[in-house]
Amino acid sequence: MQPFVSFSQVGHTYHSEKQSVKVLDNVNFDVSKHEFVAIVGPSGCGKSTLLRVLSGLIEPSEGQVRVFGHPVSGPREDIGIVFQKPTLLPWKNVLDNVLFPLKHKFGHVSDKDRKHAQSLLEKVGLADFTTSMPNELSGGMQQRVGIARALLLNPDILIMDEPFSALDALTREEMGFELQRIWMEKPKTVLFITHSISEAVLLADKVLVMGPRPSTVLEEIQINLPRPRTINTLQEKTFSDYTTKIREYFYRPAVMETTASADKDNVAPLRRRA
Ligand SMILES: Nc1ncnc2c1ncn2[C@@H]1O[C@H](COP(=O)(O)OP(=O)(O)OP(=O)(O)O)[C@@H](O)[C@H]1O
Repeated sequence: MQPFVSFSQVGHTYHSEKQSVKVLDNVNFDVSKHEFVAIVGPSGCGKSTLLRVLSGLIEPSEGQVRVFGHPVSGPREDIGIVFQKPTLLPWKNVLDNVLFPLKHKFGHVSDKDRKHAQSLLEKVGLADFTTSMPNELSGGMQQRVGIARALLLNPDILIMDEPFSALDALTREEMGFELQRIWMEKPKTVLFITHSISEAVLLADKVLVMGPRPSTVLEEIQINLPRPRTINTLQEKTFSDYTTKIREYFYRPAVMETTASADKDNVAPLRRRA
């Protein structure tokens, strides 16, 4: 079957007056329709660049990205993006923030659009907050608004760039399960960047492990855990086998042995298995 998204020998170099930085090198991977793919890698390795290339915001220096067989040649409208911070308009209420992309695109919104936005807010658990202002919401609630807004135009692909990293640990975990529920109700093709290895394994069908800059995909790991994954999944041996396997890419063996109880969930800055 034809892949929904395919990266073929993609490389990218940023050029500035002072220097050129090669960020991506020979990146190859495929994503199936409705697959949930998590991307982990050291800070600054080029994960966001990868997703900017997919969304057509930048053209890769080498290679090609295809969505359902068609080369990406400019900004795509069928992609919804959720960033680390939801950047809501502070003077608009929750419903109007969700409707903003539509208003911006067509200049007006219909009653049907309003109903659709309301149903998305229900889906993300904000049915009672449609008239609230952003400053009346917690960080997790604001990010839920960001997710509803990204889903408004019913995109085929949802790009999520560290969407939960600004949240506290408990809210972050809760939002992960919420995202899984939303995705299972109405599957989308998701590319999800995270620095949390357990978040990646908990949510994804496939984890792409990226190396240091110039970055390439070191391994694609299929996550064969039944859904829905729950809090109990985190205790399963198969789950920890996956997280250990991924962690080994970023920590030397001695570090693996001495960090049994330390905060070892986040991808280490620029280390890789020797
Ligand atoms: N517009 C740009 N011009 C020049 N260099 C850039 C530009 N955008 C990113 N870079 C550089 O490219 C590299 C990769 O950046 P990118 O944001 O893709 O990495 P990342 O893996 O998403 O990082 P992080 O995990 O820290 O968010 C970094 O060294 C960054 O400084």
